[in-house]
Amino acid sequence: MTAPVTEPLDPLALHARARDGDVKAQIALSAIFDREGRHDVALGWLQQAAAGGSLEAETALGSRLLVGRAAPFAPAQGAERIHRAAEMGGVEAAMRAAVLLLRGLGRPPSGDAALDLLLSAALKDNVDASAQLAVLANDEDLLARVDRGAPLSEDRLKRARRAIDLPAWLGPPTPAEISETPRIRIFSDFLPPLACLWIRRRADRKLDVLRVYDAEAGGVRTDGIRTSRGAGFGLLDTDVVLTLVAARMAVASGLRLETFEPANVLNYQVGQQYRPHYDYLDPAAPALAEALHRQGQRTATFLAYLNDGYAGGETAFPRLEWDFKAKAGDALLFFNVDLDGRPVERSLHAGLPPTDGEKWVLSQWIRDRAQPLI
Ligand SMILES: O=C(O)CCC(=O)C(=O)O
Ligand SMILES: [Fe+2]
Repeated sequence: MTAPVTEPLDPLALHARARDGDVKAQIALSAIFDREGRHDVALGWLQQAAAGGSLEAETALGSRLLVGRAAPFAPAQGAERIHRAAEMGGVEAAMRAAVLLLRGLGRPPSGDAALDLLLSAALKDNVDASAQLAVLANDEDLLARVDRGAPLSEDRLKRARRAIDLPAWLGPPTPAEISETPRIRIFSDFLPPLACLWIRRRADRKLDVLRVYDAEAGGVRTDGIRTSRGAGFGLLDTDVVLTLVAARMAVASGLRLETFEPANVLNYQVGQQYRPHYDYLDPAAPALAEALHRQGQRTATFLAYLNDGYAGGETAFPRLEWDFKAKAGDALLFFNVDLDGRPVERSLHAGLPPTDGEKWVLSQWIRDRAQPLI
């Protein structure tokens, strides 16, 4: 056993302990180098700590390599390290590995194995894991217990795990066809109420201003066209619930999960809106050529509506003279391009401003090719 390191600590002493193989000191030193922007040195110490048996370091290292965040982009190695740490009993690693399993990264895809890992984390008192089990089982009573900090018996958590109906989550929902040009489909009751609540909660903590592509200057920028706030969920921010929702969208749309961008949760307060726009990247705009070449076209948009109780806030298609006012849990899928991949101008749409209350929506943009892991 090594003594815990409490900062501030003399850097020289810390360094000496790290060199002696003290993994806690190695992790602390790694954090210091990260703060100084010396990520390569930080990574070296993290690597040593991982080699010394720290599951925390193995998980952190794996996560960084997975998406190339302050580290080389080495997704296969990153995924392998996360899976290994999970198999050795790491709780953080189990939560990450569960997401990877749902996406078939580093191991063959398995929803059941993912849920078993979530259960293992819950059984080790991980509150987030217990809450997600409750959400996926649509078990309000269990979620209330988790929220109160009430004790959770092993039996109660195992029951929730068994109650999760994976075939229902991943079975194809029935669409209602709205339009052929563009192709538009509605899925009523696409998400259960607790999933809607969970996604709103997760996003609430990290809402920020949103950006749009700049068709003149290239890159992205903030713009009055989009005044709602939002939160993005990359591979390191997402969780089992959000990933299962994405998997359900993949089944419903017939489009591959690898082609999904990181999901965005949008929040519109009274008066906030997303003015009429296209989700496709205009192939005629030279400033977008590079983004189009690198990441491909935005083929489709999948919106899942997360709450009721607001006035206004429809998703409007002005060229179709059609507005969609959803109930909580409903979803809308529309294609921004035709079957040959050509932009469809009739897909012009807007998120109208709520006139009373706030609107929450999960917005999933889908491309025509696999997306980089970010
Ligand atoms: O909020 C809405 O109804 C529309 C959102 C939207 O257009 C988008 O996310 O691309
Ligand atoms: Fe849009």
